[in-house]
Parts: sequence; C-alpha cells; structure tokens
Amino acid sequence: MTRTPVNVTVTGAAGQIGYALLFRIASGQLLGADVPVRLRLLEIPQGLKAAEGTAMELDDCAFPLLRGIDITDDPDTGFDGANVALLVGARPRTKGMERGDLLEANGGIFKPQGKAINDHAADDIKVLVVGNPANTNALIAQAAAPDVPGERFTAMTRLDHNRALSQLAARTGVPVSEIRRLTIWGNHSATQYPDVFHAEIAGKNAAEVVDDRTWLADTFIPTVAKRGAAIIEARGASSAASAANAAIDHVHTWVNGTAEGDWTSMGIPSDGSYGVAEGLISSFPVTCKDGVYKIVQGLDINEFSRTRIDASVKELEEEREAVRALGLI
Ligand SMILES: NC(=O)C1=CN([C@@H]2O[C@H](COP(=O)(O)OP(=O)(O)OC[C@H]3O[C@@H](n4cnc5c(N)ncnc54)[C@H](O)[C@@H]3O)[C@@H](O)[C@H]2O)C=CC1
Ligand SMILES: O=C([O-])CC(=O)C(=O)O
Repeated sequence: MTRTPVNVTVTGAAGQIGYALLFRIASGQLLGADVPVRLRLLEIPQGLKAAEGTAMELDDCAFPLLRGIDITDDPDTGFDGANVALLVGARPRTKGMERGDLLEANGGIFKPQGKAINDHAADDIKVLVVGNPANTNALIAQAAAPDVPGERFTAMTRLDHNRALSQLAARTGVPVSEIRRLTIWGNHSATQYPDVFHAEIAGKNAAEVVDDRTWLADTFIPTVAKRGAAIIEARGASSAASAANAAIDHVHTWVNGTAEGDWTSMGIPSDGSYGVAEGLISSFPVTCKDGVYKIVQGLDINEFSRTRIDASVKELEEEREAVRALGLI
C-alpha cells in the first residue's frame, strides 16, 4: 500500500538550522522510515535562491521517501495542506535592539504565519516553533489561528532537555540511555529550570545519585540554561545541528510516542497545572501517545524547584504582557 505523503513545512529553510534539518526530514527521521514526505520550504525573498540550492542537494540525495519540494515566499502557499509545520525562521536580535523591538519584529513574522496556518493548513496540523523567543512566538502564532486547536502550537525545549541529559550523564558516568524522566520547566531562555528531582539514573533517583545541591545550583542548571550562549561563544554561530536534532526528536516523539515509563519536555499551552498560568506556552514534563501529549501529573515540587519554576513562568508572563501591549495577541 502506498501511503499519502505527509506535508512538512519548514520556515527559515535556507538558514543554518534548516540546512541541518531538511535532509533528516527527507530521510525519514522526523516521522518514520515508512512515511513519505513532501517538503514546503518557506523563506523571505532574499532566502529563496539559497533554498533552491538546498532543494537541488535534496534531489541529489535521491531519498526514497521524498515525494516533492516546493519553495515559496508566500505563507499562504507555504502552509497550504501542511500536516507538520516547523517554524524556524525568526528575526535575530541585532545590535542596539531592545527586547520589545525583538518581540515586535517577530510578531511581524509569527502573526501572519499563524493566520496562514489557520486558513490553509490541514486539519491535523502540528506546529513546532523553534525561532526565538520560541515560547512567545508560539503564543503569537497560536493567537492568530483561532480555528486551530490551541494545543497544536508547541515550542522547542527539547534541545535543553537533551543538553540536561548529556550533562547529567557526564557527571554520573552513565550512558544517556540510562536516564529517564528528566524535565525542563518554563521558558527556552536563561531562566529555564532543568529538574532532576524526579529523574532516574539506572532506576535510582537522580538527585540522590548526584547528592550535591551545590553542583545542581551552581554548575548543572547554569550550564544547561546558558549552553546556547556558550555555543555561540565557541562556534561563532548559534547551535544549528543540535537544534535541528532536537526539532526532529520533538516531532518524532509527539507523533510516535514516548517510551513506556519515560517522559520528555515540550513547550505547550498551560492548562494551569503546577501553578503555571493558563495559556502560557511553558515547558512541562509530558508523555505522548497516538499523536497527543499529556502533562505528567502528581509530581511533588520541592522548594528548590518551586522558586525556579516560578521565576521562569514570571518571565513568560512578562513576555505575554509585552506582546499583548503591542497588540500581537
Ligand atoms: N528553541 C531552540 O532551542 C533554539 C532556537 N534557535 C533559534 O532558531 C532560529 C533560527 O536559527 P538559525 O537557523 O541558526 O538562523 P539563520 O539566521 O541561519 O536562519 C534563519 C532563516 O530564517 C529566514 N527567515 C527570516 N524571516 C523569515 C520569514 N518571515 N519567513 C521565512 N523565513 C524567514 C532567514 O532568511 C534565514 O534564512 C533563531 O531564532 C534561533 O535563535 C536556535 C537554536 C535553538
Ligand atoms: O540563543 C540562541 O540563539 C540559540 C538558542 O536558543 C540555543 O542554542 O538554545
């Protein structure tokens, strides 16, 4: 039986992350080794030529699952029939730009894209926002798409989750595969909170295995939270291959499910769980099954975690107020 190809739209397709992402989508790593895909590359006019070059290379890979590539600078065409949308293209902060300017510039991107998704995407559309500030950009796109169920708009904190797994594995001398149930809470920013209190290392409580709150507070948390800046400092450019890898992981898990007994982290609209104000797009521990995610309930939040979750949620509330004041939501 031949399956109908899944339409995957990637914005910012000619950028760094796009270049690391598209080949992996086309090879079947996003959705599965038996799922054909059709790619839609959405760029701004200046990015179209480079996107065409990338499309030529995609052709030259002769990926058996790749059933077509469309390139456009028109959001209505780019999201037409989209089943999965990866919103990667964003306006980076440039010299002299205030946070409010950045939010406003990104509003000019994510509001029309949200509307185009609302009007043209397939009914089963799933959206992942990667472009920063990812959580609030997702909120802007969601607000512009009132006909799409709000929970389909998600923001990427999987890179933070993977960074935390790797740091914890290095500290405790176990392979990453031995660690389960780690959580990133809050915003994809320096206020995010990587939580090991419910995590398990080879079946034992991770906080007890580490047994060093000073290391958690002064080394682990800031290393994970500031990793993006450290990569920029070392590489002279922001994380691209690891960000693309996390985007693949996020969508793959959302569509194909979390492993039995494990969970992952996704930026999703809050339903008020764990005291996170309803509607904010904040990172939570989630399980996924049959293309639907659910917040893990019933975790005890200790004082150490509570103050850190609250600080990140406060930042998200401030970002929401700022985009509300700008009329973006
Ligand atoms: N959530 C996360 O964990 C991470 C997020 N990021 C963010 O991802 C974004 C992209 O990063 P890179 O690929 O390295 O940037 P880049 O600057 O290399 O590429 C961005 C691309 O987006 C395009 N673009 C700009 N406006 C657009 C629009 N309105 N429609 C379609 N395309 C548009 C640009 O032409 C460019 O080709 C940045 O905002 C970055 O901060 C990066 C790493 C991790
Ligand atoms: O800070 C950036 O632009 C890149 C980023 O989000 C990260 O690496 O986590």
